[in-house]
Amino acid sequence: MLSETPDLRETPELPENPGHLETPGLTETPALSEGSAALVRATLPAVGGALDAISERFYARLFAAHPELLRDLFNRGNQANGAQRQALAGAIAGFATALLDRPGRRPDALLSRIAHKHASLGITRDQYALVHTHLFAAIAEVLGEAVTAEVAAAWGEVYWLMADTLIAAEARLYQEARVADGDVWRPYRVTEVRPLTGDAAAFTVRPDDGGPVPAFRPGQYVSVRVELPDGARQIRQYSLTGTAGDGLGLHFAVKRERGAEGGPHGEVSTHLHDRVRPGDLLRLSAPFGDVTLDAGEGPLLLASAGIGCTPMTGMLRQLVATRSCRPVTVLHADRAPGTHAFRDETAKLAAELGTVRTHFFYETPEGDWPDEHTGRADLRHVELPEGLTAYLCGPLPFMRSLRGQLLDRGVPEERIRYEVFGPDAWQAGV
Ligand SMILES: NC(=O)C1=CN([C@@H]2O[C@H](COP(=O)(O)OP(=O)(O)OC[C@H]3O[C@@H](n4cnc5c(N)ncnc54)[C@H](O)[C@@H]3O)[C@@H](O)[C@H]2O)C=CC1
Repeated sequence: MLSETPDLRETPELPENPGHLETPGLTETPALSEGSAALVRATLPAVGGALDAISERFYARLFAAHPELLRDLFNRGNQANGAQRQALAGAIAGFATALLDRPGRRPDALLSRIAHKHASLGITRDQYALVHTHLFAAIAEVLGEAVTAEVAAAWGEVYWLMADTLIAAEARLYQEARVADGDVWRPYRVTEVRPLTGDAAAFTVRPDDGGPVPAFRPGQYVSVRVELPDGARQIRQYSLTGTAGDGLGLHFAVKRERGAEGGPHGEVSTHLHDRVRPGDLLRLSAPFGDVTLDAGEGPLLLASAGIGCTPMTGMLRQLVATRSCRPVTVLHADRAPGTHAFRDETAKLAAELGTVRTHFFYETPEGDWPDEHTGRADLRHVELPEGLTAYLCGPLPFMRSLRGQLLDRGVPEERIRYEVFGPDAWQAGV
């Protein structure tokens, strides 16, 4: 639902990504009626200031009425640590502000990312009405009498502008994936689990329903649904890294999510690593995701850090498979060579492509490693050809740092594209 994946590009810090304009379904320009715009503008500070409390009450109400949603749809870890709450607040504030400040201009990037994530979760249109009921009850509960019928109606208009646009976009995505609305799940059998590093493993899975392997664009992800020991069915997204050599399977890679500062480990990544073995069944969604390799011929920068290398691996494989002549710069930053997943594959694919320069940065390198590639990613010694399109994926501070360096070097912001894993903290300003 619309809380699941807010976007960060509507912040001044991270502008829109024009690559998302192609998303199907985003063809209508939502516009707020004049009366509602005035009311939303007047109440934005009050609503904005209370968004965290509203989000908290919203989820409490929603999960009290529908505990199965917390068990089987939402990420329980992100509910527990508050990340989802902050993300929802950021999404609502971002959308309302965009409608007021830039009427007539759709916040496409925000909506596109959410629509793809929703589609990968199998969200259906009836769930928007459910969210509306509990969200508006939460707003009334937190803000009390300040929420007159007119104010509620004006914010209702904001909500339905966003929801209707998302519903239309998601319907188109389901159509493209050739599935009925929300019916995205298929059973897959695990055929191989291959350790990549101490913390990361590559999974190969095959459809178990007799159907073909789905087509996907490099950079796209699938949702993976697992049943945990307590019976909960939890879902996470993982980038596809390729199709199995025999064409009968898909590859994705998973890093163990270690709890920050002694916090709980990621439930799904831990389960996948510790319990899932060849022969086991998983449920996978159809592939979705809007940060995909463009079809152009221009130079590329594929820049990743940590487990952010997964979509880049899929892109590199595609470039090799299509015998691309595009000049490609591969940049990867990691803690050490031993924590760098797909290190050897990346070097091999780069050599096969022949038009690739690689820059691996390690905070703790081994042996005789050049100083300029020691530490965090730094573009000072990286050549950036004219007309470059940059793809970024890694921890948020890494992407912020790279984006800043690229802008300083004159790369236009519309040529900088990036993938965010998990609830997006940038939008919420954290
Ligand atoms: N696109 C996304 O949203 C992604 C998010 N993540 C999230 O980030 C977290 C850590 O991911 P890991 O793979 O364990 O990465 P990590 O913590 O091992 O870091 C990998 C590399 O990122 C770079 N980096 C980290 N912090 C930086 C900073 N402040 N400035 C510049 N560079 C920095 C460093 O070179 C570091 O070696 C996880 O919670 C993961 O879910 C990871 C990959 C992609």
